[in-house]
Amino acid sequence: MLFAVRMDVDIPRDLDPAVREETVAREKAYCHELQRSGEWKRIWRIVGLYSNISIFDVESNARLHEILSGLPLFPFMRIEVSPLTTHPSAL
Ligand SMILES: O=C(O)C[C@H]1C=CC(=O)O1
Repeated sequence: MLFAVRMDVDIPRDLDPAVREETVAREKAYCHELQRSGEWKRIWRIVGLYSNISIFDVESNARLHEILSGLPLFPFMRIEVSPLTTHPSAL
């Protein structure tokens, strides 16, 4: 099942810088692991924002929820999920 996911990150300015650095590093490692497994297929930065648009290919809604809620930055994100299907005009 394919999903487009937009993540907007808003880390509080008063978060301890060491906690921020450690959380962002864990987020990157988590993202890399899921890209290697094939579930996190693509990620793009939205120009000018601390936001991304990603494509996930997962077995179920429950699996996507598990992945998203496990993001180290999850407490600091707004997430929008769009389920995808083949467009009738796609070649
Ligand atoms: O930077 C972001 O867009 C937030 C998050 C998503 C993957 C990652 O490494 O960080």
